[in-house]
Amino acid sequence: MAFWSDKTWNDLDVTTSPVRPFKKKRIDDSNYLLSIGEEIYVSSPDSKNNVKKLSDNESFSIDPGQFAFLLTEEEIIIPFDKIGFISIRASVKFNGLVNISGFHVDPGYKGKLIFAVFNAGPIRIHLRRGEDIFPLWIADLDRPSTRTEYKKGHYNIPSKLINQISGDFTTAYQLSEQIKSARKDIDELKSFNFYSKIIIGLLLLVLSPYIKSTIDKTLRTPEAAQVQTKDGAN
Ligand SMILES: O=c1ccn([C@H]2C[C@H](O)[C@@H](COP(=O)(O)OP(=O)(O)OP(=O)(O)O)O2)c(=O)[nH]1
Repeated sequence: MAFWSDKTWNDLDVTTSPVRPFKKKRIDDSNYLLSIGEEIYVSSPDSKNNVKKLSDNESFSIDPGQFAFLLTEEEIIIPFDKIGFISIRASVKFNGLVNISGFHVDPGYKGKLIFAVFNAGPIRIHLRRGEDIFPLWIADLDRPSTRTEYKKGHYNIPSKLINQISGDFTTAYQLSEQIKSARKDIDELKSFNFYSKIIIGLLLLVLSPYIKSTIDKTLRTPEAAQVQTKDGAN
């Protein structure tokens, strides 16, 4: 098995290339850099689980703990005697974006690719349509695959894929955000409790002479005196 060199990639033309559309400037050493296409899905507990259509160069972001499906711009047509290998550029991976879907493209595959990715890093990752972040390597097989028909690939992100993973989920990041917010509520309650004790204490201090005189007056009323006399007679 030999991997295609940049010379082999460069000798291809738009009609023989396994990548369509084919732009030679996307050849990067011995791989071809595929780009983010027009459909994406980014998970979110409050999202409507809809695939988002991107216009040219439109940007989007994936927060820490978010999961996403990204469809490539390019259609891939792998000959029966070749196999493809796919990944994400290291510079993007260093920010924490990991590819959690497969890493090969079958001989005879025809269609776009869907990357399932996860932001495992601590920062929001900004991406845009047309960004070339998916390297594709092609290798020759020692013999052609036994397959005789092309394998129908993806041309969009199927709603079935999204329905399978949708629902009320909580990532570690969202959990940490919820803990932060609960902590803030507790701190607010604690300071409310502290200040209400001080206010009640001050009120008692200010009102205590008045309360004392009211009690004294009540005890000195004729009814109170009568009660006291009766008590004395008994
Ligand atoms: O991240 C990936 C990995 C693969 N593929 C495409 C190319 C590959 O040829 C096809 C099928 O992949 P794989 O054989 O790994 O998946 P499977 O679950 O075994 O599907 P199938 O039963 O269609 O072979 O899906 C993607 O779009 N994204």
